Amino acid sequence: MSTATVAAAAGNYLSTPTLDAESSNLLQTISSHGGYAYVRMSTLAASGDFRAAEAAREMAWEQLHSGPWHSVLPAWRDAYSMACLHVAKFHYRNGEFKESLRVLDLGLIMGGVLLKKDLESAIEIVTAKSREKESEGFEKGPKCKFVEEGDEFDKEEVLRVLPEKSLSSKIVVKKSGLSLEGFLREHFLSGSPVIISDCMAHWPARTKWNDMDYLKRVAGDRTVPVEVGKNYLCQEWKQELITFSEFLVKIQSNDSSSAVPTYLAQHQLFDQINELRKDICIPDYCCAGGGELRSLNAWFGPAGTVTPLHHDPHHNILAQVVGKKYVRLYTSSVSEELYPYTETMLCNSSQVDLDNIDDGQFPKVHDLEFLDCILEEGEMLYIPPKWWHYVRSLTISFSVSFWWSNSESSDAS
Ligand SMILES: O=C(O)CCC(=O)C(=O)O
Ligand SMILES: [Fe+2]
Repeated sequence: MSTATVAAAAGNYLSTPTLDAESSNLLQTISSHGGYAYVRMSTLAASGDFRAAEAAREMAWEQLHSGPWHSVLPAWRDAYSMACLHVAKFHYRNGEFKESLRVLDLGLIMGGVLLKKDLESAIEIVTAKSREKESEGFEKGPKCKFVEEGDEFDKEEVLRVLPEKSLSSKIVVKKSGLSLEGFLREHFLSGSPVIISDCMAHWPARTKWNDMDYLKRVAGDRTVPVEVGKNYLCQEWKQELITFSEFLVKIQSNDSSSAVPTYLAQHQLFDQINELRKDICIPDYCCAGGGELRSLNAWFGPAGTVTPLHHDPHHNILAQVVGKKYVRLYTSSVSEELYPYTETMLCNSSQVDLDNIDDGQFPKVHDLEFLDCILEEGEMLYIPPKWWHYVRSLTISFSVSFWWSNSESSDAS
């Protein structure tokens, strides 16, 4: 969008005739679901009163949290998005751009698909205005890098934080300049993991994402979901919504010896922040098997984040953009010896805590063969579907995962 278009659209957003048309469409959609509450809520949101719009947003928010996520009626998600658009409009008009962005992001993250485009264009407009305001007093400081080149590791030191037996047996094979045909024949079809080096040098992200100022500039005021706690299988684990700037401060002040890392994990950040999407490229390998991309996820956090042993149904290219990670892989044929949880929600996760294996409870794990590696900056790891993986970050780390499935795959969700 050119500056002029943004300015024109901003004018539109200020008077919002389009938004009200959208509201009445939505009102119809919602009414067709028959609920009086929806109708009342939508009327509230569309009224010209800030408090009414906030009340509508709260009403929809309560509905979103009234039971398991999959049982929430889609109309409530759309209603939530609509209320967010209205609330954000008031903040925008008051020049409260950050607050406006926060509300719009909540609409994107928690809301439905019906008004996604409206939320995105509103975000573009508010961002442009907010930057205009900020650039008035903006002075560029020295580049602040997360991970310095040549930050070499002491292997002994690394081994101290890794699970027992790490880096002592089979290391994942590493190939540079792997052709698509070679990937297909030697890895995709046989289901065998590989590290592909030298294939991300052209990604703008490789230089940009190690720069704290850049991330702050393009995403600082955006709200993102983060995980707080040892890992998602622990009791004290929770999710929070914070701004990217707040998250960057946490990452930088994180002392990896402290037990509670904050992790922006498995979030579809590139659907949310278009400028970051432009910094990455979809690897050609992801079209292997005539497949379809299922999701692109960001994994960004300090040293010491752990994703416990689990498997996913899709092919996966895990691309390491900033920093290093330790990855351990077990083939799918040893699933039983890894003691998966029996509850449906967790059945792709192992009950075994590799950082502290209870040999009495899980006697079969100790002797299982595995592959492992340190995934270095600029490398991609292919993880075949159903392979178990455990991942621990060794530095501040930013990775992107590309999940795809064969077109005929039955378990593609
Ligand atoms: O990087 C991580 O922490 C986990 C990545 C992962 O589980 C995945 O890409 O499927
Ligand atoms: Fe995974």
